[in-house]
Amino acid sequence: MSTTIELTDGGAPVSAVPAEGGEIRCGDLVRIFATDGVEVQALQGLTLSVDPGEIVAVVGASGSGKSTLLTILSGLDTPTGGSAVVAGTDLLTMGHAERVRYQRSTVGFVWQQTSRNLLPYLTASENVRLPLELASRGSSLSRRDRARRVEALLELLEVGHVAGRRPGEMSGGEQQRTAIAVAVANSPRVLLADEPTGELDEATSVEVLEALRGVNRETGVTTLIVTHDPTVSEHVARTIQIRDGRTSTETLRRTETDEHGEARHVSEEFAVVDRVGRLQLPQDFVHALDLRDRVRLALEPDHVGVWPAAPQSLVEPVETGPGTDELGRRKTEEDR
Ligand SMILES: Nc1ncnc2c1ncn2[C@@H]1O[C@H](COP(=O)(O)OP(=O)(O)OP(=O)(O)O)[C@@H](O)[C@H]1O
Repeated sequence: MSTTIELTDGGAPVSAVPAEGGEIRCGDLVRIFATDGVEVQALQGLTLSVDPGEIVAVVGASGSGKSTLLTILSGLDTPTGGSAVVAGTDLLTMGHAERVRYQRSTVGFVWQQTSRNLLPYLTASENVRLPLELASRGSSLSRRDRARRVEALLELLEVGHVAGRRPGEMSGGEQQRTAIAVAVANSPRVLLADEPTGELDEATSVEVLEALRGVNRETGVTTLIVTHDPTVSEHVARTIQIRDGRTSTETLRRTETDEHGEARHVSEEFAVVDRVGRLQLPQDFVHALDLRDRVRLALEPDHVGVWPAAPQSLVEPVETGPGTDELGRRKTEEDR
C-alpha cells in the first residue's frame, strides 16, 4: 500500500494516557503561554512514561519545552491540557494543600542555579538537615536519626568533607552534589533535575551526573534529568529527545558482552510513536533526503518506507470513482 502524508500535523491533540504503572506519566501534555495576544505552544502534546526506579534524561534544543515540562512536573505550573500523574498525584486536579505536600515530600528538585538549591548562610549539613526538620512533625525520625541521615547522605554524595562549609566555600560540583543530598533528604519518590550541570565544566558535569546515577541506584528514586547536553545519554539507560514540545526519539543504551567476554556499550535510537500513530522523523533524516511538506509512504510486510514525494507532474493520477476510496485505492468487498 502506498500513500502520501503531510509532514506538518495540524490536527488537534487526541487524548493519549500512557501506560498504567509509570511513576511519571504524561499524556498529550499541552502548555500554551499567551503574552500580549501572542500564543506560544511550549508543549504540543507530549507523551512520556517513566517506570519506578528508572533514571531517564530528557534532551532538547533551546526552546524545545524542557523547562516547561519540568516546571509542570515540579508542581510550579499547571498544563493547559492533557494528563500528568506523578507518583499517583494528578497534577491537573491537585488542590493547594496537596500541592504543598507534593512539593515537600513526593518530589525533590535540583535546579541549574546552585544559588537556588542551597541557602547561602547555612553549611552543607544544615542545608541537608533543613528539609528533614521541616518534615519532622509528621516523621518518626529522632534528632539523632536526622543527624545520622545528614551524615550518611553527605557521604553517599561524597561531600562529607564540606559538611561544615557554606556554599560560597565549596566548588560548583560540591554545591550540586550537596544539592542532590538536600533533594533526596526526605526520601522523595521522584527526583527532578533541571540542567543540573549547566554551570559546570565538563569533568565536574560527569561527576554530578554520576552522583545522580549513584543516588538513583542506591535509593531507587525515580530520576528525570532535563538538559540540552547530549552527552548525558552516556550516563543513563534511556534518553528521550524532545523537539517542538513533543517527544520525538528515544535512545536506549545497554551493555553487551561480546564473544571475548569484553563488555561494550550499545546505543539504539527509536522514534516515538504515540497512540494515534504520530511520529517525528529525526532531523538529520529529514535533511538528508530533503523531506518537506509531504512524503510518500509504503507499508511493507515488516517496515514502513518513506520517500520524498515526487513532483506533482510525475505523480500518476489516482483512479477515482464508485469502485475506489478517497485515496484512489480499489474498494474491497468489505468496504462496499
Ligand atoms: N512564561 C512564558 N511565557 C511565554 N512563553 C514562554 C514562557 N515560558 C516558556 N515560553 C516559551 O515556550 C517555549 C519553550 O520554552 P522552554 O523554556 O520550556 O524551553 P527549553 O527547552 O527549556 O529552552 P532552554 O534550554 O533555552 O531553557 C519557548 O518558545 C519559550 O519562549
